[in-house]
Amino acid sequence: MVLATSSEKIRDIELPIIDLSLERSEVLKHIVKASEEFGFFKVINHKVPEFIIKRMEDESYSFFSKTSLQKQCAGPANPYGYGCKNIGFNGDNGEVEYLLLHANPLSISQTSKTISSDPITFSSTVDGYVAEVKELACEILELMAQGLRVPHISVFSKFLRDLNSDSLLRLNYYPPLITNNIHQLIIHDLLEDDITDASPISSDEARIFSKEVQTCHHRHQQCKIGFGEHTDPQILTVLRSNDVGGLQISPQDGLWIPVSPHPNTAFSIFVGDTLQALTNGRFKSVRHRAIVNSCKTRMSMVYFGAPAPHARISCPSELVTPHKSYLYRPFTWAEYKKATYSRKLGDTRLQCFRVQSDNSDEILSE
Ligand SMILES: O=C(O)CCC(=O)C(=O)O
Ligand SMILES: [Fe+2]
Repeated sequence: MVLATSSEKIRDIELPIIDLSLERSEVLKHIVKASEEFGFFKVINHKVPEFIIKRMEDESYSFFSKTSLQKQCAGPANPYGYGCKNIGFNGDNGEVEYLLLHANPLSISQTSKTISSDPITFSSTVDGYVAEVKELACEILELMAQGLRVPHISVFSKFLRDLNSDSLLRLNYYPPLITNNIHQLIIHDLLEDDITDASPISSDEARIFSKEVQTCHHRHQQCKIGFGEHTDPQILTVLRSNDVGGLQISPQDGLWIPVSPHPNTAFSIFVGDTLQALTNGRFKSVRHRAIVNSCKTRMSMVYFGAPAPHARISCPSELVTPHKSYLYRPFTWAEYKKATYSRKLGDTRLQCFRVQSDNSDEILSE
């Protein structure tokens, strides 16, 4: 089981919430600032209808509430389908179950046959949800392009609109901590710490023991990793979760900021590695993770907007200046994906695509 380390700081910092119904010139300023500062923000007053979200959530809950055997029939998650605990191809684990789907309607309809007893309803629900969140992602990417004063506002969104776009939808399900398991973990921790011994204990010792039990309980609730730290490799991530907390972002090494699940009508937006490259490092791909920190089930629905495999990723010339030359060499999404899949979840990959530079001002923390 993966636990968060004790050397890190967790700080409640207010994260940007951007109201998309405000004046466009205001919205784009806020989006650029948040993407530069955090690589993360929430959006409210978006146009995604609540009933589309609710329908997707219901399908999701209904899948994850099946028996383990039934869910296994929809696996493995490679390339698309059900996965449990193992994330990616290189031994990463978390306390998570998930369904990985390609965002392409044809692929969705094929995968749906193993996921649902009513595959037509399942695939039309996923298609409807994907179409809406893709539109939201494109709108945000166009605001970003305009905010960065790039003349063609579709310079980033065109990658998601490409018919061969490699975008994905991942449904993550973090089961609640089960009391028996916690108890075993606590006893295990206490025994490891040599707090117990075989002789009868005094009332003072009993009090200390009880306090230790509470502390351990708290520690396990706080620190059990559902989805280990990583950056998303794609362009833009649009995440919707239920009202249970657990998501954290890390805008700098060792500092973690919890993302509150409120307002619960919001979507969380993450800059991905490819957008960092497309903006010549102006926007930061944000490290994040999900902690299982509640007795309640957490669920997230995550759309990853990605380019087509052969799309060439190179930042627009407007974002290159005499003081900031090209930071990354051009690459294709297929190349980047291969680099991602050959590494561990938490590894940084973008630095392998950096152009060597003598200018130390340009060194970014990746
Ligand atoms: O479930 C979450 O809140 C985070 C999931 C995540 O980061 C991912 O699926 O890439
Ligand atoms: Fe992620």
